[in-house]
Amino acid sequence: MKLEVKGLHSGYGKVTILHGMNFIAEPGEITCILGPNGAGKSTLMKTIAGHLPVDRGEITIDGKSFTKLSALATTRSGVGYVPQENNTFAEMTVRDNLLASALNFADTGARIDNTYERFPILKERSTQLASTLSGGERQTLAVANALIGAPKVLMLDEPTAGLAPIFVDRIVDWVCELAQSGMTVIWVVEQNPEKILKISRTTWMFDAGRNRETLPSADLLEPGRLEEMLLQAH
Ligand SMILES: Nc1ncnc2c1ncn2[C@@H]1O[C@H](COP(=O)(O)OP(=O)(O)OP(=O)(O)O)[C@@H](O)[C@H]1O
Repeated sequence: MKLEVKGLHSGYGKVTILHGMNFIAEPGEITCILGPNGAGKSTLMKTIAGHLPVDRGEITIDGKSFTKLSALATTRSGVGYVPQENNTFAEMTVRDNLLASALNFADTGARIDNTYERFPILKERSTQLASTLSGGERQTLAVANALIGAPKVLMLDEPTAGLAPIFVDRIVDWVCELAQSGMTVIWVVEQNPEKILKISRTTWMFDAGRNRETLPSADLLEPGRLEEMLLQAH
């Protein structure tokens, strides 16, 4: 599904953070989002996911308006979202986390079984509280929570921040597979940018709530280019 954002304004209460952002993500591709701290990357994700209201502009998926959808309706319509923080229920077990995410859908049991097949570590940890998981295991649970609804669009907000290389590689591999199967993947990049840029087609760069540049991700792999782009941002 093609996700398109046009002239998006949103923020927190009366504080406008996004000032007319545009963004496109195509199916079967990993689209990266890059920008300095405070650029509005997470705010864009939250607004697309229906966690923040749209003040102006529009969000469409395959031409259908998502501009006014609630977070629940957005999830039900095929958008999976892994927020940067608080992306699991800390005081619930792994299984209960998955149950909570699967409740919006029929065939809850089958969805959990599929998840365990895909992520055996979650089966091993199924009775453990999410707060007691390692960083990589918790992030695996967060991704699994988002995938349980078999989304058509998957939004990942810095999913590998602080993770050991082994977990980073695993997440990168899964996401690559998902994109190859036709999913629209959006990845907010901060750490390990090279690994993700290598498998991504297009990068959108934002700064201070506005579009700054859109370019082939491969261009950012040229020596010094990424640093130069980030340094130019204020
Ligand atoms: N809940 C909130 N209430 C008010 N302002 C907020 C809130 N969350 C974020 N902001 C502000 O919105 C702006 C954009 O923040 P956002 O988290 O979207 O940036 P980001 O590009 O994701 O940054 P980072 O790379 O640091 O995660 C910042 O100035 C931030 O202080």
